[in-house]
Amino acid sequence: MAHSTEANEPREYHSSALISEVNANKVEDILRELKETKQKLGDLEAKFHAFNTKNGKSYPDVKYQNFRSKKRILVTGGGGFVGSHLVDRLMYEGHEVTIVDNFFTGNKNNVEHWIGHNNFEMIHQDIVNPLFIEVDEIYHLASPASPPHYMFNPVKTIKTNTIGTINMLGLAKRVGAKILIASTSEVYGDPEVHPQPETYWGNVNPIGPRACYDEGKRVSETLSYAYAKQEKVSVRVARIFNTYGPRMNLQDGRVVSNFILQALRNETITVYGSGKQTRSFQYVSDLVDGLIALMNSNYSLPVNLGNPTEHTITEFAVIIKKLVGGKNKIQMVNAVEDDPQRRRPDITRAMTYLNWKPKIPLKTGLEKTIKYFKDELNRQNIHGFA
Ligand SMILES: O=c1ccn([C@@H]2O[C@H](COP(=O)(O)OP(=O)(O)O[C@H]3OC[C@@H](O)[C@H](O)[C@H]3O)[C@@H](O)[C@H]2O)c(=O)[nH]1
Repeated sequence: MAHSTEANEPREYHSSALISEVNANKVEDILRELKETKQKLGDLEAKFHAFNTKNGKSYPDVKYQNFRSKKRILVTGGGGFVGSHLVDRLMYEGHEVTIVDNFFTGNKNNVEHWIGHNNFEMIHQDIVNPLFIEVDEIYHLASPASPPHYMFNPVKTIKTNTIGTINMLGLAKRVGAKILIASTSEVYGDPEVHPQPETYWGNVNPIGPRACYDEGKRVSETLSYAYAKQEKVSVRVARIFNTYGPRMNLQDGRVVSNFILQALRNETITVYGSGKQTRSFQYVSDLVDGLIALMNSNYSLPVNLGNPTEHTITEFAVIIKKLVGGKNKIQMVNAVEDDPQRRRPDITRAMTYLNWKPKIPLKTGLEKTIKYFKDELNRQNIHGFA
């Protein structure tokens, strides 16, 4: 069929006008949808911001977890040095975290950045008294951990690690929660096997000055496996080796805080005994990784969590002195009773079953810790505490 140009023109014009009208409508639709999506996004952002901001206080960003993946987690001793770092990690992950602490050695400052957050709750209570709440997981960290602190009130240390642990295991049993018990390298006492694997039964003086803690933790472990066997409680046991990092109490009395404070204040660095005794120090973020990996694993026997890099205490004094840059004297003073002479974790179990090993080298960790201590000293000087 022949078409004249005149006849085609208006039809072509007509159809192209139609197409552009349809396109214009489509564009309009898309623009409207875009506007609506932007509005929805804005609303969501505002909600998210409101979630992380309350009463003018803004909080670190936390991940979103839906009701299926969000866990209710109890951290006993959550105001302490290790506990508060663990709380941070669990909060960032978007879980609901409740801490219980009597604040004997813990400090509210360690968790103040979460106070008022919808996912965070703080209970001021001694776990020697039973606690009735609903939780999915319990990290049981409450106990003084520094030798001068745990020796200060040995009966209280024993009560915390026996009655307190029974209360937490009882809670786990009642609500069907998984529970991780913070045990210690001190269960090996003054070890005759080196490095220490979890299969080593230890060399502990049951009536010595450290017994309140090392025997306390041994009973804690025994209780855990009794509840696991008899009551089918799902238990995890972490044997924690020497740990250091920011938020250690300045008055903690352990070697890391003592040496850093002495170095910063230009005082004599006091090495107890010969200084030939050894320790292996892990940075707190490595420990937190290990605790979470252990909780999430299916492994229920005790697991050592520590950094196997071993130093004598004298070497350690020299390392800290150099990093702080002071000209301090290092002096040997009286040895402490029953001081373990050699300590280094065998971490084969943690590597095999948790795929965990420490990442932070001593120098990096110490630099962060020294900075924290410097800032704390300045803060305390400003406020007139020092
Ligand atoms: O000022 C000091 C403090 C401590 N020390 C020595 O440094 C070594 C380490 O002492 P710390 O007090 O830091 O810690 P300890 O290794 O004795 O105990 C620790 O073990 C592991 C954890 O479970 C506990 O946190 C804690 O009990 C000891 O040999 C101690 O005698 C000093 O030489 N000078």
